[in-house]
Amino acid sequence: MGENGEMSRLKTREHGEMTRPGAAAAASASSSSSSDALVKENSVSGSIKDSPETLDSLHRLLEFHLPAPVFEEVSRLLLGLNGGKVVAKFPLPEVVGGMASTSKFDIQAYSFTAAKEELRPPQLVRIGLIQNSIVLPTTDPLLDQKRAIMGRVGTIIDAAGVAGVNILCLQEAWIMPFAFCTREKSWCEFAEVINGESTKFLQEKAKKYNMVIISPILERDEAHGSTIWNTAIVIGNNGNILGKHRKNHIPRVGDFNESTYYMEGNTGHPVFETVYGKIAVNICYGRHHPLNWQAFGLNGAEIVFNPSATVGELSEPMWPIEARNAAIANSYFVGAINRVGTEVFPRPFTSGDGKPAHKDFGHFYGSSYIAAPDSSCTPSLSRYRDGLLVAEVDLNLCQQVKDN
Ligand SMILES: NC(=O)NCCC(=O)O
Repeated sequence: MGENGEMSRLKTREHGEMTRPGAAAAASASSSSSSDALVKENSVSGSIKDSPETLDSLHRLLEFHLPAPVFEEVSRLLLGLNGGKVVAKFPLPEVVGGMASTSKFDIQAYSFTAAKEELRPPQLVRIGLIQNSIVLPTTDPLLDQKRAIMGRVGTIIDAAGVAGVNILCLQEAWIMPFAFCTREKSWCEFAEVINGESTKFLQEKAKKYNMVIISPILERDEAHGSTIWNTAIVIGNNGNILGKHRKNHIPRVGDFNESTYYMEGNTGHPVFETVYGKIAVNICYGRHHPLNWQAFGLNGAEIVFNPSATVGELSEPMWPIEARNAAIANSYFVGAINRVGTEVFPRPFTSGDGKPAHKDFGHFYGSSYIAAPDSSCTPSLSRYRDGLLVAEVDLNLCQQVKDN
């Protein structure tokens, strides 16, 4: 029961109006039975693990269950403070919210501030991250699978364009299922040359929205023996190709059998000078290796993106820590992106670890977020749904943190 005797309610974009169980716990016995049922359904002792609604994100779970003043304090402790305040929500044009609800993807937007300086103007940049699931079953023709993902992600890119995003990063190997668990060679067909179909598609979007786009794909280097790499292509805001970075550390752990397909990259730790700032890409497994993060920082990066594909009990507790720690340790912004969903493959596979043969990799838990050098960070996107995360940042914060 709230102070004014009414059941406390909160609104969320996706779920509409919901009863807040934390407040409902104190409600009188006269509460409606439907509220009681909802409380029970979402209670920790209930089937919480099976409930995408409550475990959609840690932040939403807390918002749903805690009384508002407690949630505010918890947010402060969990997400830190930027300019003395929890990272503020950033208002996007209404039409962007409409695009998200029509096309059913999570959308969240925040802004990070920096102190006003006397000698430098603010360096405001709008960063966007897209996380997505595959669209068609892995048994469908490969070209159909790829084009369906491109169509879906294209819709979300359009929303990012309307939201005024300047630099957008997609997830690791975004045009395909993360099929490297299978060790089957047929998935190599998804590999594209640097100026292949997906690059051409994104070059048009980059030009249309004056946007830098980072496109992590499976690369086939036709000029050098058709070698395959795990590569992020950096497309400039004029649709030009600024360069590429190849994944530095390749996992051979659990079902991440990636070294069957490609080996450690040979591009070092490049930083790309875009019109919006200096950016770098630390692809997925590279986030466990602090020297990667440090090298990008020493080479001058102001924003480092970490496009990923990760699952599992070991990975998820580390996820909110590693990219955030990198932002703190190296005085730059980090955008961490993970794919979403459970991808099932046609034939069972094993990974030499004694586990029974299985057909899926486990759940890719999404949860993309943006972390700032002052230790503050955004809440994460959904653990289940495609999403677009937008943050307006002032790059002056990087130097200010170093000076401090
Ligand atoms: N894609 C990838 O490198 N995954 C490795 C697992 C992890 O880093 O959590």
